[in-house]
Amino acid sequence: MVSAVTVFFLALPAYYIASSAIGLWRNIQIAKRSGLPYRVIPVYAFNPIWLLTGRKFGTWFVTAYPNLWISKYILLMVPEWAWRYGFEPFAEYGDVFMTVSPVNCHIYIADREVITQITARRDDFPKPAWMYRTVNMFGRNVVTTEGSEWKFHRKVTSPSFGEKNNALVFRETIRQGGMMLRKWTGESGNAGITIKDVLEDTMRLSLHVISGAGFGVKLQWPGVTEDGDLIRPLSKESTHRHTLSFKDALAGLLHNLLVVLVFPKWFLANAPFKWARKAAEASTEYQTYMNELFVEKRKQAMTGEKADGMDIMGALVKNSYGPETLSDEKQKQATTPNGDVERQALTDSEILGNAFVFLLAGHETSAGSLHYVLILLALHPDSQRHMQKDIDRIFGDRPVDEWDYNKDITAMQTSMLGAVMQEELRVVPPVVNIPKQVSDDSDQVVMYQGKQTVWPKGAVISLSALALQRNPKYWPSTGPSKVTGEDNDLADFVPERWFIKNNVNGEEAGIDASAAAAGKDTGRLFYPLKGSYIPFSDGPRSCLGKRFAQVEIMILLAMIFKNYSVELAVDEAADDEAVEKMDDKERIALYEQQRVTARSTMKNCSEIGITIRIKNGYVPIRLVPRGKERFIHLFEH
Ligand code: HEM
Repeated sequence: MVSAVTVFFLALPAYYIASSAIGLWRNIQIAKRSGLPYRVIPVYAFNPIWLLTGRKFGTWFVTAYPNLWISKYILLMVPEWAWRYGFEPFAEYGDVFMTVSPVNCHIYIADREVITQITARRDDFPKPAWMYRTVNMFGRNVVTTEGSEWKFHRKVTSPSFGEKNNALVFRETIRQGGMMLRKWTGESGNAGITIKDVLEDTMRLSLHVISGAGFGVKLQWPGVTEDGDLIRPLSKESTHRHTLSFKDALAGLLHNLLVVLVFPKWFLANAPFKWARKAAEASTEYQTYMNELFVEKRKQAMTGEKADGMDIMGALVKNSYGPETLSDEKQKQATTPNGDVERQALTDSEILGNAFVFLLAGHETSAGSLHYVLILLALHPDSQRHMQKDIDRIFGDRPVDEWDYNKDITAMQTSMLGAVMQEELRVVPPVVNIPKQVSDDSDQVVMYQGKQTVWPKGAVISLSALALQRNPKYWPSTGPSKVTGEDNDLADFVPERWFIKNNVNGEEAGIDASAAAAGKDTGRLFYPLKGSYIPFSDGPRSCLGKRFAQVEIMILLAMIFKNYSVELAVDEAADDEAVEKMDDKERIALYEQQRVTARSTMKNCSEIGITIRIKNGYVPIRLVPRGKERFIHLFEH
């Protein structure tokens, strides 16, 4: 006789297949009603079981058999498709299209007018709350809330990001950049050191900048200064004996965010696995540090003492502990019957929640951009040279300590420094797909190509930043691609594009060659049409740290390229002695081969999490004193 257990295990897949088929049929009907082009896929790209079991196979299959009919379907099931294929699927299906799976309808957008509607209608197209669960772990905050609750968080947190505080970001980046350069170029400053863990260092740098400029916690670099990674409490009153530095506690926590969210801390702390115990330690240490900082800031708020810097946490604490203290209970009472929250102050957990998201949002995005931009510049020697000429023009012989935010920033952002930064964010926007959803309350009408389309309630939306920023309707090309031979170069890193006179309205295009070849301040760079350039999103929920990040990236580029060039490291193909003996032709061939490898690593090893980053490989680089380059001078035109 067939046992009940056997029946159960036979019925389970049957039930799964039947419910998937019904779900798919229902979603196809919804897609038909919407009026949008759609593609049916058998499995949702973010289905957790698929992510664990099929993602790698899917990626391999579409790479190995790109022309098979089935690859078209599998392609849209690979979460990295947006990065690997850029604008291609949009060229085929349209600037807005839907994927329909058994689980849901997911709308991808690379149309600027539609994007402008979505970002402006905040209540109709909120953020999908389920995606942000991990980010809420220390308290509700400006990134994860919606409606009037978000408005209040935004109002309280925005003042720290005023123009006057950008000067602090400028100074702290110079301090931290100096320490990173010392690590990268050695004590003598002669460089010649191969840097494999570029991302680890740019992560440290951007974390130190947000800690220092944003929270007044000034951190040092281990191996560079005597008290690097010092382990000490952040409050004079704390007697806690820390086992990790602030940076290691935060980095350890961020690395294990999901684990810490899913398992209780006592369980992790007593687990037989070292990684689990480390995750618990990092989480406890981070929380202790933040509580210490909180105590210090509360003391300052109550005594009216003024802290240095942007003091993000200080501003939040002051709002709650300045004139009058409100407990969590009183805050809740401030909620109106219809759910709107009439707020006067943030609760303690919200202060800690906001502090956490600023540390999180403020470092991973900038670190990734710095990482990619260095590789892209190593791949594009001409652009590197153009940028160095502009750096010389702006800063002359002035030492770094004399660089000045108010005096230098405008020239920086209208020069190749600004163009390089903008172009990197165009070709590799850290948030490749900005997540939104159609409100759960009702379907929404959206105008697309002059027609009304009906977007089903609850549907997931991706503002496809990467594809949008390569859409030939909005972006000028400087000519055929020098990398792939395609008709346009919109998938390539070409900072000189930002000196093209505005041509997107059909006017004649033309590069301001003299400006692109450096030496001239153009007053402003190419000005993208509204909704066509969204690395920092757009509308009322756009990035609060946009200026912070821009200042950080530009100043760091200026510091590095003032005295150094960046080259791909070739150690794995030839050691220094072998390179020394090579003639120009051999060097060109070797570097060309490294360029191919670097491009392939970027394409195939980048993974999309909260942000995009090279995860399953690395591209080693070297800083070389200007004038002592081994390769890139051979590629100059
Ligand atoms: C290159 C660097 C950066 C990029 C590309 C970037 C990009 C973005 C994007 C696309 C969003 C919208 C996300 C969404 O709607 O889901 C966002 C939001 C946000 N970013 Fe950034 N960001 C960067 C740096 C920073 C920095 C340095 C900070 C703070 C120091 C920061 C703080 C925030 C905050 C608080 C929000 C939420 C705003 C709100 O919902 O009202 N970001 N960022």
